[in-house]
Amino acid sequence: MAGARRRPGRTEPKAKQTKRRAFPRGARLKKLGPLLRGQLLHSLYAGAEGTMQKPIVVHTREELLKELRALEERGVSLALVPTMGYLHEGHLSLVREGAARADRVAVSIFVNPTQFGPGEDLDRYPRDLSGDVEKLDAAGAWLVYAPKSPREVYPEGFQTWVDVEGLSLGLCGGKRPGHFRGVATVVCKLLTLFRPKVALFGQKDYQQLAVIRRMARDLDLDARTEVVGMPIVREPDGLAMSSRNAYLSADERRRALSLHRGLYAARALHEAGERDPARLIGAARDAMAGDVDRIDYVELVDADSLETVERVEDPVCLLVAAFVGRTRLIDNLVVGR
Ligand SMILES: Nc1ncnc2c1ncn2[C@@H]1O[C@H](COP(=O)(O)OP(=O)(O)OP(=O)(O)O)[C@@H](O)[C@H]1O
Ligand SMILES: CC(C)(CO)[C@@H](O)C(=O)[O-]
Ligand code: BAL
Repeated sequence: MAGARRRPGRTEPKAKQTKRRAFPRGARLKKLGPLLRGQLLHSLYAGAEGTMQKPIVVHTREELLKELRALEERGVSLALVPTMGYLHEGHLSLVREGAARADRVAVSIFVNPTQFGPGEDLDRYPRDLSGDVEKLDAAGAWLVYAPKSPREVYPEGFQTWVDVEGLSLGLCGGKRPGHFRGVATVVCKLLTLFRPKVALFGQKDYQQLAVIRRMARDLDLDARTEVVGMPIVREPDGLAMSSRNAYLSADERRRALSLHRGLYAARALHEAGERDPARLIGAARDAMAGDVDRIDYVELVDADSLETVERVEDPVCLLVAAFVGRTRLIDNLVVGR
């Protein structure tokens, strides 16, 4: 789903260039990996200013709008990476791609209460704002928007919600009623506030990405913002990176790998010619049995519409959600694309 890469940023008119923008844009930068390029660009423009520039951290809508207006006046383009914080390489891959597609990258860090159901992990969700800002500094982010309380995002009297109807019904939406209403609402607010050129999301949250794409199309947010999906970043052994991995004990961490094993067992069967969804799902379930404590779902759906399929013909996505101990993990794999 990730689109084609392009040169980092576009050139601003000379008169409008700020010191912060004064880094070379040679085509050779393109040949560096995204990690090196992010770090190089960051240290170059920091060096040009004589000091190491940390990302600007703002907590309120007013502070944010002030920074955004200043940026807009200078014609500087923006990439937005919405997150719930406790950042890892998955998040940072989105930041680096954002830096390759726009002049500046902003990251929102907000544990959004409206997407958590009763009894879920809202209260214990891991948080580490200062650690996150350090990581974003190294990745070359320009600004961090970290509302201090839900009231900042949902002011007194709030009563407007975004519901993406069909796509939100099954999979995680079925197991977490109201989850995607919370996600779509907060992402709609973020896209409206930031008005970025691109907004980047991970394919680890495959259904979320589909819901956000649909919302952007339906509400014309895509007239201004391109929604970009990015590949899943995994640990060396294959476990999908997730902030919730921090909950896992050593034994749970070992057992959590069975989600990845399940997906790849199904893919191996597909490669051997199997086209019956029930058998592919069965292979994934068998590979997870004994290691996960509860399977929430294993489903095989059309990779674009997310509708269930009778037989695997076009590209499909196999999605799993399972509890290891008290931790609910998700993962997925696109097959046949
Ligand atoms: N392993 C990953 N690879 C690529 N993108 C990721 C990965 N993990 C998260 N993202 C993306 O980062 C963005 C912010 O996600 P979020 O802050 O919820 O992180 P998370 O690790 O998915 O957390 P959680 O454990 O709550 O699921 C989302 O677009 C998400 O899809
Ligand atoms: C997109 C998001 C930041 C909305 O709160 C969240 O669902 C997430 O981190 O994936
Ligand atoms: N990355 C998805 C956020 C959530 O599970 O609420």
